[in-house]
Amino acid sequence: MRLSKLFKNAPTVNITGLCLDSRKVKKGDMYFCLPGMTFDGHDFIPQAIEKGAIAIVHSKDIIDKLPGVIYIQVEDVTACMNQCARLFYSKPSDKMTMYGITGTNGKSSCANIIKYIRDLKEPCGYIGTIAIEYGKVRIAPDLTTPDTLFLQRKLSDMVRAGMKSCALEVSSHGLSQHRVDGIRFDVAIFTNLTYDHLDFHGTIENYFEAKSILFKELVKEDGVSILNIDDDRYEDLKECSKARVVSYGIDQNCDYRAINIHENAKSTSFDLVYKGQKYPVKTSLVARYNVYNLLACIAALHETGMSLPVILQSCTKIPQIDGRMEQIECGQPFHVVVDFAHTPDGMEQMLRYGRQVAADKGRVITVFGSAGKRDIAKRKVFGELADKYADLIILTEDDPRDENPKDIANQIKEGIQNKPNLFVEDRYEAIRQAIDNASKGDVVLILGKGDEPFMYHESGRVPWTGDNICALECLKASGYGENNNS
Ligand SMILES: CC(=O)N[C@H]1[C@@H](OP(=O)(O)OP(=O)(O)OC[C@H]2O[C@@H](n3ccc(=O)[nH]c3=O)[C@H](O)[C@@H]2O)O[C@H](CO)[C@@H](O)[C@@H]1O[C@H](C)C(=O)N[C@@H](C)C(=O)N[C@H](CCC(=O)O)C(=O)O
Ligand SMILES: Nc1ncnc2c1ncn2[C@@H]1O[C@H](COP(=O)(O)OP(=O)(O)OP(=O)(O)O)[C@@H](O)[C@H]1O
Repeated sequence: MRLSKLFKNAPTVNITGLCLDSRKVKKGDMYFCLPGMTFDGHDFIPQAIEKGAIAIVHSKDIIDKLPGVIYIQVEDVTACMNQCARLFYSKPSDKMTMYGITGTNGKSSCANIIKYIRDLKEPCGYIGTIAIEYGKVRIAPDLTTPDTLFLQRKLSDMVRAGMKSCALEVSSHGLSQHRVDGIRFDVAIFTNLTYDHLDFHGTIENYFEAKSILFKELVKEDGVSILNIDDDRYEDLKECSKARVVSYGIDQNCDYRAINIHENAKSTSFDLVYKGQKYPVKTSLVARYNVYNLLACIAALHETGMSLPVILQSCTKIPQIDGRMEQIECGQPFHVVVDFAHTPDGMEQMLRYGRQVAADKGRVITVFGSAGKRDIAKRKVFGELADKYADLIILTEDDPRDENPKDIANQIKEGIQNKPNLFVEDRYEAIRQAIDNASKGDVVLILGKGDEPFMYHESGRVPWTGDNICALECLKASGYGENNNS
C-alpha cells in the first residue's frame, strides 16, 4: 500500500507490511515503536531498520535519523497503529457481522456457540483462547485477543475466505491495550464480572472499566449490547452503553429469560420467555452457567436476524466445546470432567456441578493447581472452595512458570481445613491418581487447563498432553474401554 494512503503528504513509497516487533520485521515494513510494560519499542529502531523496515512511526524525538528511512512522528503511536491497520487491511471488520464477547468467564463458550449456530446459516470465523478458526483453517493462538496488527490481518484473511461474521473474544487486557480499537462491533456481549486479573488491573474497578470500553466505545451506535441482568454490573453497563441494550438472565424479568430449568448430567432443558411467549429449549450443554451463555448467544443471534425456531433447534446439538465441561467417557462407572475453570467463580460453578451430579454417596475428587506468576490471592480461595465442596483434593502443577509448584500448593492448602488433600507435582500422575481413586458414582473434576496442549514452566512454554487426553489415557490404562459400559 502507498504510504500516502495512510499519511497525508507522505513520500510515494510502498509499504508492504506493518510490524510492532523488531524481531519480526520483514523487508518493506513500517515499524511502530510502542511503549510496553517491559520495553520501549523506540529502543529497537536500529534492529527494525537492519531487518528491512523502511518507515518508522514514533512518538519520541529521534536524533540519529538514517537516510533512506522515513520517520513519522505522532503523538500516540498505538492510536496511529490502530488506524493504519484498519486502512491497510481494508477495514475487514466492516465487512462482517462482528460479535464481541467480554466478561470474566464464558467468552470462549459463547464465541464457540455463536460460531456453531451461525455457521449453519453462513460461514462464521472465531478468534479466542481456543483457536483462530475460519473455513478449514485452525491456528493455535498465543493470546485470547491478539495484538491489533495480527488481529486485523486475520480478519482480512477471514473476509477473503468468505466469512460473513466473526465471534471474537475480547479480553480485559486486549481492551486496556487498545488491541480492538480498530473494530466496530455489531454486537457486544457481557457475560459476567467476577474476581480475576487483579495482578494486571490492580483493582476490580479498573478491571470493570477495561471491560466497559467495549460497550462505551466500540459497539456501533446502531448495534446492540447484550447484557446479563443478573450480574451486579448490569445497570452500570446499561448506563454507559452506546448501543441499545437487550437483557438476558434467569432471576429477573428481562428480554430473554430462562425459566423452568432442568439440569441433568448430560443435558439441560428450560423455557425461554421472549416477548411474553414461551419457547421450550433443550440443549446438549450442561451446568447452569451454560444456560446464561446460551441465553446470551440466543439473544445475539436473534438480534442479528436469525429466527428463534432455527436458533433453538440448533441448541440441541451444540458440540462439546474443547476443554470446557468436557465429559471424558471410557465406559467407567464414574464421571470424569475436564474444565478450564481458573477463577474462583469458575471453580465454584464446577465444584457445585460436581456435587450435584455425584451419586448420593458419591465423592467429588478434584485435581487442580494455580498458575505461577499470576494473581496469588486467588490460591487460598481455591483451597477454601475445594474444602467446601470436594471430598478429596489433589493439588498439582498448573503453568508454574518460575515458581515452585509445591509453594503454590502450600498457599492453596491455607484455605483447606477439613478435607483430605495431597500434593502430586507431576500433573499426569496427579490425574492418574484421581482416576485410580474413583469408584462408582464419584465425580472426578480436573480443573484449570482444559484442552491446552502446553504448560508454562521456568524454561518457557513446553508441550503438555492436555488434561482431556491425559484423563482418557489414564482411564484406558486402568482397564476401561470406550465400548465397555460396565
Ligand atoms: C501484559 C501484556 O498483556 N503484555 C502484552 C504487551 O507486552 P508488553 O507491554 O510487555 O510489551 P514489551 O515486551 O514491553 O514490548 C514493548 C514493545 O516493544 C516491542 N519489542 C520488544 C522487544 C524487542 O526485542 N523488540 C520489540 O520490537 C514489542 O513488540 C512491543 O511492541 O504487548 C505485547 C505485544 O502486543 C503482548 O504480546 C503482551 O502479551 C503478553 C505476552 C501476555 O502474556 N499477555 C497476557 C497477560 C494477555 O494479554 N492475556 C489476555 C487474556 C487473559 C485471560 O483472559 O485469561 C489475552 O488477551 O490473551
Ligand atoms: N457464564 C459463566 N459463568 C461462570 N462461569 C463460567 C461461565 N461460562 C464458563 N464458565 C466457567 O469458566 C471456564 C472458562 O470458560 P470459558 O473458556 O468460556 O471462559 P473465558 O471467559 O473464555 O475464559 P478465558 O478468557 O480465561 O479463556 C469454564 O470452563 C467454566 O468453568
